[in-house]
Amino acid sequence: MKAVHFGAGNIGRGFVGLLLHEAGYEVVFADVADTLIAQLAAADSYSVHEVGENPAVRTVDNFRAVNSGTQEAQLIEEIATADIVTTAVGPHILKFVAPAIAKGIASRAAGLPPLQVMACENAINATDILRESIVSSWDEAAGSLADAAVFANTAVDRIVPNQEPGQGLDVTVETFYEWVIDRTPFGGAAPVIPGATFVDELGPYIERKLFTVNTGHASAAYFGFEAGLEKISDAMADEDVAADVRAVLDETKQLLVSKHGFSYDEQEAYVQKILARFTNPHLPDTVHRVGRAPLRKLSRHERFIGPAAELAERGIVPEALLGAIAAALRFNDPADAEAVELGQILADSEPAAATERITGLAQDHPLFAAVCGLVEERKAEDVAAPA
Ligand SMILES: NC(=O)c1ccc[n+]([C@@H]2O[C@H](COP(=O)([O-])OP(=O)(O)OC[C@H]3O[C@@H](n4cnc5c(N)ncnc54)[C@H](O)[C@@H]3O)[C@@H](O)[C@H]2O)c1
Ligand SMILES: O=P(O)(O)OC[C@@H](O)[C@@H](O)[C@H](O)[C@H](O)CO
Repeated sequence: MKAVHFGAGNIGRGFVGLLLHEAGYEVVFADVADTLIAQLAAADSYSVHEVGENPAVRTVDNFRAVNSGTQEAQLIEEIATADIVTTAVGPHILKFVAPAIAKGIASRAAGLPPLQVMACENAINATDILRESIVSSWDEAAGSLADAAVFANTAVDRIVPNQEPGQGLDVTVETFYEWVIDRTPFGGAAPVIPGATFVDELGPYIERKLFTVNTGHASAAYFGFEAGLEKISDAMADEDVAADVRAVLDETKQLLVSKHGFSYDEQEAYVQKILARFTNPHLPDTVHRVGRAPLRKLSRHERFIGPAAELAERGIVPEALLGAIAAALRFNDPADAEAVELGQILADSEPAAATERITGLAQDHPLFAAVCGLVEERKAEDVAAPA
């Protein structure tokens, strides 16, 4: 059994690659980072260090590596003969990996079972996003895409920080993990991945993960950044930050319980577990990594505006989420390209235009005025800031 996995970064090596390896797949890592691919090609194995409660070390071997930027023919051949393709490259990168996947699917020999494609990104229905890009570059002469590939959405959860320099290919991760996969597209032929959970209705799980783990995590990052803190565990040790994060998760809990029918107690236990994960002092995770790409995180269906908009539509003012959105607007990390772009939008546009551009909210949406007020305040701060 062979899996081609795009993105040999933190979650690629520390989670998806590990679980596929443990399921018995030979893993072919595809990435555009030359040094990383050279390291993987030269190595026989790497270690995944699980830190926190019940720490453990797992070894991943039986992998190969291909440079998806420079070795297209080899990549297509690998995909043509694979059982599974997974990605962990970032939602905005999916469109760039899609053409090679389309060519690989088109090159499969007749009689092979359909290629099983799963995007493992923090985004609602990331595999659907990937499939749309594959459809756009699909060559109709190759026959029916639906006959040659099956696409399943997934929700992936494991905190994998940026790795310390000098660690080579080894990855430090938390002990917790969850990979939930939509079973329905496989029609009885789902892959056997012992570390994954297959469900018939994935939607509630994806939203619960994104609007609890990622909303809470990003809130800790932005409040922590405002407080001048570096590590997520230090941010969570700050009483004010922890209280603000907790208040945000109370609001998303209210939405998730009423929208998806999770019981109040079940959702509270989920929140408690996640708050404990954020405090893990053994994870060298930073507000910079977790807060990365604020424009993506502030977009319409993402972890802040998504739940806040739905609460506002239900007549609830999401005060705590608005506080986190205000903190996100202040994430002016000069090393983050999206944070720099956010600053530029705030500087160059009128509040209403900036709000529309950053959040995708329509001006007549019940959340718009409140967010626009925050944008206005943020702009005023910049004007007032000393040069
Ligand atoms: N790190 C986590 O805790 C975590 C947990 C769950 C989900 N995720 C999601 O997983 C995805 C990856 O996150 P990460 O933390 O591993 O990031 P990362 O930056 O560590 O890894 C991304 C990898 O993708 C590679 N890449 C970029 N463009 C590419 C391309 N065109 N083709 C092939 N490879 C390409 C990069 O070189 C990098 O190695 C994101 O969607 C993220 O939201 C991350
Ligand atoms: O990967 P992002 O940028 O969408 O979000 C940053 C973190 O919140 C995220 O990577 C978490 O560590 C992960 O989603 C935990 O499962």
